[in-house]
Amino acid sequence: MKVLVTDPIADAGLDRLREAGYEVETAYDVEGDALLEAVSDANGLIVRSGTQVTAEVFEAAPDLVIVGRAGIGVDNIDIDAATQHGVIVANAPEGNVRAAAEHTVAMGFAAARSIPQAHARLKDGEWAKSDYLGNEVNGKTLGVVGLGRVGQEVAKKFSSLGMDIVAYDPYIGEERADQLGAELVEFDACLSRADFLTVHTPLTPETEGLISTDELETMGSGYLVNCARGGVVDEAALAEAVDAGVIDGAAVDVFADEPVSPDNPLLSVDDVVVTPHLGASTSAAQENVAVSTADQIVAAFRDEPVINALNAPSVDESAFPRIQPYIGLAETAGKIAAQLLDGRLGEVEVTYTGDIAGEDIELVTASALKGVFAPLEWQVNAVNAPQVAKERGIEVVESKSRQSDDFQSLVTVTVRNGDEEMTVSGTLFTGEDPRIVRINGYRLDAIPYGQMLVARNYDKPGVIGFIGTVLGENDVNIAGMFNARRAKAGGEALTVYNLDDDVPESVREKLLADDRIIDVDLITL
Ligand SMILES: NC(=O)c1ccc[n+]([C@@H]2O[C@H](COP(=O)([O-])OP(=O)(O)OC[C@H]3O[C@@H](n4cnc5c(N)ncnc54)[C@H](O)[C@@H]3O)[C@@H](O)[C@H]2O)c1
Ligand SMILES: O=C(O)[C@H](O)COP(=O)(O)O
Repeated sequence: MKVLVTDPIADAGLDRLREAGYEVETAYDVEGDALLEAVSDANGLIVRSGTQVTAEVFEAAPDLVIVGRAGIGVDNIDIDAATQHGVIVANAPEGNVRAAAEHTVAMGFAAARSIPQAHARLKDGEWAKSDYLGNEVNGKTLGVVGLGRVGQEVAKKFSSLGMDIVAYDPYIGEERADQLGAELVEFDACLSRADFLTVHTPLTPETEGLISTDELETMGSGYLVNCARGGVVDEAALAEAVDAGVIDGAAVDVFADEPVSPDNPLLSVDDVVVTPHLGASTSAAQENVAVSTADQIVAAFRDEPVINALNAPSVDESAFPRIQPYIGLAETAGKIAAQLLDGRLGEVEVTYTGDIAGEDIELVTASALKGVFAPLEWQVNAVNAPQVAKERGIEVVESKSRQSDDFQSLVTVTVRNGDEEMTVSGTLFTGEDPRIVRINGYRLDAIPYGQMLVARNYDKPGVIGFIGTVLGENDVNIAGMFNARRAKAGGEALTVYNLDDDVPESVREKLLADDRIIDVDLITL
């Protein structure tokens, strides 16, 4: 497996990947065709904010399994395109929170005390003491827009410096805000009450341009700090507001286009302090996010849960060992059901009975769908299976019942084409050996692997012998078989054969020509 790394990350992350036995290629600052070329044989891609991971990148990377973002913001990654291509996107949401919060505090002070401006003049030999009269934070109000991980950490730090906290975040509970001593208020109140306003939302269509001319006028005075994402604050409007004295100053770490162009209006306003996206740039933060991202790449390559996946069914790490064996079982049941169904697939139902019904089974259902779609040769995995179903108009139903009469846990996949349905149930013997125990009401004990033949026939003497003879005459060796019948002798029966060899179509036709045989399906697992 090969991992391409296109933005600099800490050596600890690269070492972790190499220790796991993967090839690591670093190609910092590649873009355009060079990026498409570099990613063409990669199985993993690690980026920070410097690489635009567009739909084109996914098209150019047929073997890509995961994109790891060594940091928080994923606005540079086309997650919808990733999902379409079945690629996991995972970030490292914890590792740089403290670094970002500390930088925000530093930027607030830098703006309020004009530290960079005074520093530059002193370095030029000028003692400009009387030009600077700053503002304290003690006793003032901090307005936080976006009270998530970084916003909360910033609120705590400024609160300990004597500030009152008001916050605007429509998605956070009153209780959490109370714990932080923050007053949740409406957006306009947050703007107008803040002496310092700090922004900590992601960049989304909803937050793009959230703070512009009108909002800066509502602030009326004070300082604005943006260490979240460029684009959330309109840069031209902010430059104009500071220049015109609508607000006292600003501190900006992030820009709509990075690296920032020399004619960006914020660079020419003296009371705007700027840094080149340094919020996460501490050695501790970089080590944290690099190792966390490498761990997620390793997990994805080993088919283990990727805990910070943003577009794949999530599963709790502690619950994973309990559901892991059912992932393969559900996929197998899905594959068998789909191969036994004739006609166009219209609906898939996955039913969980017994202990498994008490687990978080999102990933198991996605695996069942992957199995159902596998014979159709769509490029499907557990990441994109639910979306593929939606796009193709295939209804997916999931149901659970803790009560089970026969088995400790049973996973049943039913596929329907309108008139017809096919139901396949599987369980795990001794917690790990997969068995198919029901096919459309027939009770079985079939071991699912390799090539299988499923015959429906009238339960008459000699039928099984006939099937065995035809297969034997054509050099198809039977490795195992299980026969089941519905009710009494003479009715319909179903036999599942495990085979060592492929069955040519001519052999299937020979079997079907016998009027004791109703149907013959060949299954490949
Ligand atoms: N400058 C840096 O180097 C640096 C470092 C770390 C994080 N960041 C950025 O900081 C931002 C916040 O990161 P985080 O880890 O706290 O994210 P988070 O997801 O934990 O928090 C974001 C918060 O914003 C809120 N939010 C979303 N839309 C909103 C809206 N329209 N109005 C108000 N609130 C809204 C969410 O409810 C959430 O509570 C991200 O954009 C991230 O990329 C920058
Ligand atoms: O979203 C983030 O994690 C920060 O903005 C850091 O970005 P960077 O990894 O490009 O420094």
